[in-house]
Amino acid sequence: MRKTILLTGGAGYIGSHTYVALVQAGYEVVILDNFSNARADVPDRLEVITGAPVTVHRADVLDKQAVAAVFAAHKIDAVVHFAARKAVGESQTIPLEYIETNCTGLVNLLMTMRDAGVFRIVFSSSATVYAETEDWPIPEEAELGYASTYALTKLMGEQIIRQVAGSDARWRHGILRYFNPAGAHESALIGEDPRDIPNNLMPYIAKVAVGELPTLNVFGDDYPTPDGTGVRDYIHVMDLAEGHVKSLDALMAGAESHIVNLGTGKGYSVLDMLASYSKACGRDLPYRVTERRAGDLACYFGDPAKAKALLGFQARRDLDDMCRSSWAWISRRSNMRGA
Ligand SMILES: NC(=O)c1ccc[n+]([C@@H]2O[C@H](COP(=O)([O-])OP(=O)(O)OC[C@H]3O[C@@H](n4cnc5c(N)ncnc54)[C@H](O)[C@@H]3O)[C@@H](O)[C@H]2O)c1
Ligand SMILES: O=c1ccn([C@@H]2O[C@H](COP(=O)(O)OP(=O)(O)O[C@H]3O[C@H](CO)[C@H](O)[C@H](O)[C@H]3O)[C@@H](O)[C@H]2O)c(=O)[nH]1
Repeated sequence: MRKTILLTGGAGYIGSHTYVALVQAGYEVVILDNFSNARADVPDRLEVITGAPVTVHRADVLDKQAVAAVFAAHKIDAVVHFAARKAVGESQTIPLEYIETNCTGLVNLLMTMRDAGVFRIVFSSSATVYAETEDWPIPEEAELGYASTYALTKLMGEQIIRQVAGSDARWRHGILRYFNPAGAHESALIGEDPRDIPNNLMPYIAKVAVGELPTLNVFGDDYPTPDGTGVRDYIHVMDLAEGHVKSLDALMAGAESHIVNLGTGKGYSVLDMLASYSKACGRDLPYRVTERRAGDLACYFGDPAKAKALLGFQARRDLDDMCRSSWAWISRRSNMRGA
């Protein structure tokens, strides 16, 4: 019997890629998304990629009745929970909205799961839950902390799930702490598609590559890193998606709850990314070095050993794969808009 997975936020960037990986792994998948940060045509594109109809419920995780109706309509076996607000800067200006969506939304979901007798959840956490450190690679046991309301909501999400799990032995959770997701599906039909000027490096470079932004601002070249620019653990979004499948497979097979990093364990600098993207798009992309961005760390990358040992997960794709797939996606998207 195929297992049915509820994928909240399944029309978003990581959720849509995880949809593809779950379907390919043989799961039946039901998407719940309010499309607050997703394009309306994503389900059609998922249908083209997977060659099968997509089941979508346009609903808000804050609407308990609507969430319960989805559980009533399908026999859900487990949940992969992506639906959240994710902009760090915005979380500082509208903290209550972030706490509401990310924490109250999670509580609604857990209550509905409990009432429906569903006790397996894979949760999108983030490397942002680690306290600032200069001790890399960062293992899961590292000290935790938060520097933004967004990070607080992810830390609270982890704690809520663990606390609830402690009350009833039937609960099993996979808490996945992502490092920096990048790239797109090889079909170039889905990918990251920010509506505003992006804060993150890869979507910003992508917009420079298609000519929507004039030049990349490199935030500082005097960090204590090999080329002076910031170093991060970029992970291909399809590797990340496959990490969710591994976590879910483990929970469905009766494994214990786990908290793991999903990263590559390798660091790439801003200039590495720029060089790789320039190669992918076939021209040297313009950049200028500006002031450091407030709050940025020089270097940040995770220890992937626990995900490998517990789940057999290892990222397979490298920075060139991330840049090539991002370019294929963004150039196609931009041509379609121009058409
Ligand atoms: N992208 C990153 O760098 C990153 C890093 C670490 C963790 N995460 C986490 O991964 C998850 C997915 O991130 P993403 O990059 O795909 O973001 P995204 O914004 O592309 O996807 C989130 C999806 O959730 C939906 N959504 C938002 N609020 C909702 C609500 N109240 N009810 C129903 N649906 C709602 C949005 O429409 C969107 O489709 C989030 O939980 C995010 O915090 C992201
Ligand atoms: O226009 C830009 C954007 C970024 N950078 C640099 O590129 C690197 C990566 O920056 P991102 O904003 O893409 O990623 P961060 O690692 O800084 O932040 C991300 O990862 C964090 C945890 O690692 C949090 O989860 C946060 O929400 C998420 O955006 C940093 O050195 C940054 O200074 C630039 O030089 N120019």
